[in-house]
Amino acid sequence: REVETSWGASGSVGKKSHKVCRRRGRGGDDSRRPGQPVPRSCTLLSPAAMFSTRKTWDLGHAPCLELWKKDISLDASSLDFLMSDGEDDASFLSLPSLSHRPSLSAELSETSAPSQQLLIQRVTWCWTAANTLQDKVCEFQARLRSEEVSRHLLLQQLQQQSAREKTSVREPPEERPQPPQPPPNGVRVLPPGGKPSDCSRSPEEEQLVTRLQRKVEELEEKLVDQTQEVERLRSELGATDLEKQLELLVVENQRLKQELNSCRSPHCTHSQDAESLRREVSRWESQARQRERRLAELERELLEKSSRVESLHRQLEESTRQLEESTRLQEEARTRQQDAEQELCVRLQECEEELSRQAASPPRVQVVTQTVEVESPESQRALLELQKKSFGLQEQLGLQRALLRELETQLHQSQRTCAQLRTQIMVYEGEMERAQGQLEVEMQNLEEEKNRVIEEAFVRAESEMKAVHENLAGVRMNLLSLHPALRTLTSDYNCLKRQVQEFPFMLEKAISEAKQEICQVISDVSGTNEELLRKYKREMNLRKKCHNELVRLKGNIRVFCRVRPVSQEEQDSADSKTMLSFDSEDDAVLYLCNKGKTMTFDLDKVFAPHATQEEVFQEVQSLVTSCIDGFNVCIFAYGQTGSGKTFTMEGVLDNPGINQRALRLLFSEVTDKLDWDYKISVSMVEIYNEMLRNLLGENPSDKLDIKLNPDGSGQLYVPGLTEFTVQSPEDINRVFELGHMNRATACTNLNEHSSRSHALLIITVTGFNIATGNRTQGKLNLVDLAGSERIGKSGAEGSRLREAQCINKSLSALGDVINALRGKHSHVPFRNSRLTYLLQDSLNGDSKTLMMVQVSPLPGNASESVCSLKFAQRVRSVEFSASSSRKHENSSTSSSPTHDSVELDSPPVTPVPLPISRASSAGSSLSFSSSSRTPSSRRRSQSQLSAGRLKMTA
Ligand SMILES: Nc1ncnc2c1ncn2[C@@H]1O[C@H](COP(=O)(O)OP(=O)(O)OP(=O)(O)O)[C@@H](O)[C@H]1O
Repeated sequence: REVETSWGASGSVGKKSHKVCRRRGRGGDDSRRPGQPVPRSCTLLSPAAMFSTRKTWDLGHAPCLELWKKDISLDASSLDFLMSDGEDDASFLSLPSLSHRPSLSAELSETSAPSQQLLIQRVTWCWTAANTLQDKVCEFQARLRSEEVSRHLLLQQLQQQSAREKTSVREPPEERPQPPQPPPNGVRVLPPGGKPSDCSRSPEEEQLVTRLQRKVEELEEKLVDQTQEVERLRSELGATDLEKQLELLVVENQRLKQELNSCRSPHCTHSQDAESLRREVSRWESQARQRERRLAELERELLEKSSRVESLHRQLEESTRQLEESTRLQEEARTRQQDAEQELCVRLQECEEELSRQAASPPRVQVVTQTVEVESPESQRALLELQKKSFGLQEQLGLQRALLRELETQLHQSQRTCAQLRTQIMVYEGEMERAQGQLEVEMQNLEEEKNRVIEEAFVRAESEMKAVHENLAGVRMNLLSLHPALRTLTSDYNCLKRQVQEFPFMLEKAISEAKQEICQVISDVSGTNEELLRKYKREMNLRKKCHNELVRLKGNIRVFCRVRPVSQEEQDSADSKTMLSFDSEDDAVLYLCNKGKTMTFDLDKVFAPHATQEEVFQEVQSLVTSCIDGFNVCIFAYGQTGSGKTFTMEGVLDNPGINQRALRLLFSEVTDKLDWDYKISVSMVEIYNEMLRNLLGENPSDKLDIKLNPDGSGQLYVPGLTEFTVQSPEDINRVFELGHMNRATACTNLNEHSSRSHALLIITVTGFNIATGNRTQGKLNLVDLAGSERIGKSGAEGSRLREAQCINKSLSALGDVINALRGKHSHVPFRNSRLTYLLQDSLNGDSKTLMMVQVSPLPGNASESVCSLKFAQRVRSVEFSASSSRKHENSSTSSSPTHDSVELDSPPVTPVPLPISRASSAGSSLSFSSSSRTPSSRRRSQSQLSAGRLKMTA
């Protein structure tokens, strides 16, 4: 009830009331003694009472709600007040109950911007938190009260028991005085004098009483301890939770304030609307002020005009007064004049009468005069006097007449002036009337205008007010319609909040599941990958093995022969009949008919004249691609001048040869391999008269040198040699264009020069396997050798002879190297020429070599063709000498011409057969047997291959 009273009294602070109750309760605990009547305070409220109090809180007391409404519906500053730090507890704990929240929200929504809905949500949340807090506090208090009540009952029982015991140990109660009733607080009250009243008790009684008192004291101490313990527990539990809740609420309060500030910020749309409305109102106010000023001016003008009219009136009155004065003066003058006239008239009359009298008496006068004249001088004097008098009177009359005329003139003037003044007055009056009329009209106009303006302003203000009201109504409608949405949103928010709260666990669960799945998949994939990688490696090794085996079966050095077609000019000449024929069943046999003698040459492949560049390349491309696998490959075209070496290697513009095709093939091959990272670099070198020229360099006439790599790898390198990295097919075209151009600028006659120099295209393929980390490096040397015609036949001299000697030297050095390699000599004379020195790493060890022998089909070139073919066959025979015999048996050239024998057939200047002869003399291995390869030779080659694989690195 006290709580309710406090609600009713202040309408605020449920918590305050609660605090008061608690404080009182505590005070009661402190001051109360056991046995004292329970004071009527909150401390004694039973749990049921506390719950009923809480119920009152939950329902929300009307004053509190009103206060809330009042506070909320004012403005943002009210919200500030609500959320200010000073009254946090009270503000939050006095929030309305949940049952009032919708109306609160609605009001708040009406009075505040829709953007403050979030604020409402926050407030609602705070309210919920406050309710929870209240619940906890109430529960705790109820518990506390119940404990206190039970304790109090216990004390009462103890006191009653003690009293009963005391009563029982005394003498008959009726004989003894009534013992003092124990005070309600359980403390014994001493009788006056400070001595115990039961001094006559027996020692047993005294002991019993003392014991009981001690017991009571012990119980009191226990009670105090328990009370303290309860206080401590309450402060620890309740207060701590309360503080935590309060901290949370303070934080929430801060956040709400920030949101409110953000709502108040100039970026808020409602603030902008309000600002625009304020501007509109101020504009109208300024207009109204202007109108008022205008009205004041008009009134001032009216006053001025009125004052002017008044002054005119005054002037008129003055004029009237003057006129009256002048009239009066005139009247007076007239009167005076009339008087003077009358007097004059009288005098005149008198004079006339006198005169007439005198005239009437002329005879007498005459008589008198005569008499005077005649009669006496007195009469004459009298006459003279009379005459003087008459003159005087006449003068006076003349004066009077002049005065009269003057007065008449004045009178006329006065009358004129008066008439003028009257006229002027009339004019003034007319003017005044006109001015007054104008003034009235103007005043009327102004009044009308004022009324009109006021009316207009009023109408406009009304319409604007109406519009504002409509807007307001619309906003209210919106707010009303938004209210359910707000509720939905709130519920959504709560739902989402719950989801968000649950989200981390769900997420964690999902992540762990996903992790497990991913781990599973990764392990599966890695297993599959490993399996695939293993298979891939196995397949790659198998492919390489097969490829190698294929190449090995074909021979590490292979010899192809290409017969060029007869040109148009040669067809026209008499000597156009071909001396070469082919075996339709064996494309590795070539027949040469010379001087009636047919020679058979066994080679690895013979290309007839009609063979296309594409077909030729088909046969060599396996060699080219083995370069990608890290093998060194050398393809060189050998033959006499004009036999088609350049055509085969370089080709023509629209029909490229091996060089371009090989480079393009390598490029496309390495581009297709996804798990490998390849780099293709290209160099072009020309060897002319044992001099090395850099065909891709800036200055191709510079001479290069071949040196041993200083890194100790034993590799050779050419310092200053330009290397182009090919990254696109366009780069390939550019490389060939540049090489061709440099070769053309280095000599005056390209064709002439080209037949006298060796052209080398050096392609280096470096690979890195991303998956396995393996690295490979292969080199492809594509060599267009100089022509091998005999000097004697060509009749070379001087520089030509030197060129021919250089060519012979290099070609014979090439033969020597091949011979030594196949004979497994301890020393291979690579350094005997620049050509072999440069090709060292491509002719060595496990390298693969293809010799393309170019021959002319014309009988005129028979001896050069025979020489070339014999050289080719011996080279091939060297390779297969250990295991092949078939070809040897079939060959009609089993005792095929050596260099010497060729020399027998042809002039002794044939350049090449030297190595062959040395090869022949090298030992038994150099037989010309060409049997098919035996398994043993294949095994040997295989082991040789595995042992000699150079570039593969783990
Ligand atoms: N297979 C072929 N098909 C068509 N024409 C060819 C063929 N082989 C060679 N020729 C033509 O024969 C001529 C001589 O060829 P090429 O210049 O290639 O000979 P070469 O051996 O390189 O001469 P040199 O040693 O002087 O450089 C060229 O005009 C070339 O076009």
